Amino acid sequence: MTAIVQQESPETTLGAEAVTVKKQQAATDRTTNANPISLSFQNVNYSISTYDKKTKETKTKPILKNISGLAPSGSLVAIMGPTGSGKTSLLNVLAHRCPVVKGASLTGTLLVNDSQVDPKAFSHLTSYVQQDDAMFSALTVKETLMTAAHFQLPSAISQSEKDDYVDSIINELGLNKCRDTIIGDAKERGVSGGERKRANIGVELIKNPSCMFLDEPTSGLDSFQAQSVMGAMRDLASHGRTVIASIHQPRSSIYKMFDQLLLISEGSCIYYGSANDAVAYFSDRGHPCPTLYNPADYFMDVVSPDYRSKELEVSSLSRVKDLAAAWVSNPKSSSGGDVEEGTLTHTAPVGKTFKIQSSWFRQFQLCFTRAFITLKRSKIATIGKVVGGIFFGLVLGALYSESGYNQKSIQDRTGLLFFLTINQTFGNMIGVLNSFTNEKVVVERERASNSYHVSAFYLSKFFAEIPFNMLGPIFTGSIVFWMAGLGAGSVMNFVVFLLMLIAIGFVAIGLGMIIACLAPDVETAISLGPISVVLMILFGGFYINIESLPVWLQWVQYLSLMRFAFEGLAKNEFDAVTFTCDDVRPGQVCVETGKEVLDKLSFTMSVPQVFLYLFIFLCVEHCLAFYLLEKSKRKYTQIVAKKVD
Ligand SMILES: Nc1ncnc2c1ncn2[C@@H]1O[C@H](COP(=O)(O)OP(=O)(O)OP(=O)(O)O)[C@@H](O)[C@H]1O
Repeated sequence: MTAIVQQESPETTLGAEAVTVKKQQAATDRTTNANPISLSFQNVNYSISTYDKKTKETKTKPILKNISGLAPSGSLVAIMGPTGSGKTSLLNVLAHRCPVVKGASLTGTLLVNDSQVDPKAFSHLTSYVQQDDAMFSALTVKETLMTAAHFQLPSAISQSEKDDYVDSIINELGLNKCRDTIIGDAKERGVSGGERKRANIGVELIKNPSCMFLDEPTSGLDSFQAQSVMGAMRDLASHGRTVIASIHQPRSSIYKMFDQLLLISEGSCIYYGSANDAVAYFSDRGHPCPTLYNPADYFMDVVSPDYRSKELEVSSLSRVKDLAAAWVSNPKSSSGGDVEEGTLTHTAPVGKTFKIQSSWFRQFQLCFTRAFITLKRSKIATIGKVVGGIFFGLVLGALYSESGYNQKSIQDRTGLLFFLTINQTFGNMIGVLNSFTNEKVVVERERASNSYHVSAFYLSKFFAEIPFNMLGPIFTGSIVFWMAGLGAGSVMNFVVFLLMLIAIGFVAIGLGMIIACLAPDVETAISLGPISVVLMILFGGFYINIESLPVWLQWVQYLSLMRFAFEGLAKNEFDAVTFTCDDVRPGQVCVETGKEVLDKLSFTMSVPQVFLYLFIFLCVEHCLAFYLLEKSKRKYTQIVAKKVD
């Protein structure tokens, strides 16, 4: 292989200031590439183990079989193949992002500029545009790209330079028309599918990567949009970047943009080399591309297994097998197709250093602003909190307005207080389960490109949510307290009552965060949430007295938010009130004071003790949720690599 050309470190030839300026310019200069990247991969084999329920046997399923090739800097490499052929798997391997799967095996050689690299350093110089366009839905296209620019570009670059840089990407990707339109989601309409895809590519372009991986960048785009997106990728490659994209069926004008074509089927390489020479290669093997036919369409027809009938399946699979065998016996197959080694522009190996561009406080500020804008623009959710709060306040207030202070009112008051704890918990938790489970996908992507520390994201989210989550308890609490005549009408009791409702809401959010971190998707999170709340309700001290709990289940009460929230509200309500005995039935004992009610409920804690407990509960929960989020960072398998001499 070509020797690595060690370049003189720029720091040794330039002053520190000049180096900084040079680095800043390089960060936004898309016409040159300071870190050319050439990828070579040899004999890549990837398999997973599957369990056959019928035979009860574990089998090895090969996904990639002995794939080799070279992707020199400055080239646009297309990975083509039928659905399920292994394109995404190969792209993941090349991008050092092959997820850890139990029982999977990944072997071969993967070298970057002739060296093995630290995956983190590699991720710093590369971008990966995934098929799913995960972005914050409430932000506009410009805001989305600006936020990425703040995260990814050196902080020394001024706001106006970042602005100009983002504008240039918006222009290049044809996003001018929708620059101020929100990304949107299923609930709120935003940009079109094609614009969304291009915005996603724009986010990954921000860091001006030396190497870009794209998984199906043209899926969902019309042929004009597909052409413009791939045109942008072609330009990127022409300026010294390595661009590797998996693509289904490119139109002929897009096919002409490719430098290299890697065709795979059933996990085997069918062809790798110059896209121009592929037609001749297939023709030599008895598959001449008809005149005026798009070669990409023709190749896909030839290499796609056909499952329409048993006969077609057998013949198509045998054709694929023959073509795969023909490629293996081709001398170019082990040397990376017909890519000339001389065309590799080797430079020094990719460095081992990488760092997040902005300070922790800047990351916090950016995440906070984004979270706050998202919440502020979620008008339906905010209106829902206010209207829902007023509605529940009025309904409950009206229902309990005539309770008074007789014996029956004891049941009314305990019922109302317990209902309020349930209402606060559900309302706040469900909101988090919805929003946070979706946001996790974006966070995953942003963490993969080292945008920020997860602590900056987590804390900013928590603080941004505070004012919005106070709306519900303030409206419900203020109405129901006075209408139902709670707390003997004392202002002090009213303040404690409101604070307690707000505290319950925050603890419920923490619980929601834990479930959102554990659940793989929104549906699972939404079904797990109520189960945990129902369990907490059972141990809340209302349906069963806490002293009646079986000894071996006593400990569960300490995990129940309801149990302490209910005790706090009850203490605030009953501590200083007295009850009349006029509705006592013959033989019934009159409960004259609120203290007796508290005794019957086995509640002994004071209000400050309850607040302290809720505070501890809150801290423990958020620490746990943070830990789970931190640990949820996707782990990638690294190829078992040996340098080939
Ligand atoms: N973790 C996994 N567990 C089970 N099967 C897997 C796993 N990863 C990949 N596969 C299987 O490997 C094959 C190749 O998958 P891959 O996603 O790489 O194909 P693809 O060519 O990108 O498909 P598409 O064009 O539909 O996106 C598929 O049959 C897929 O089901």
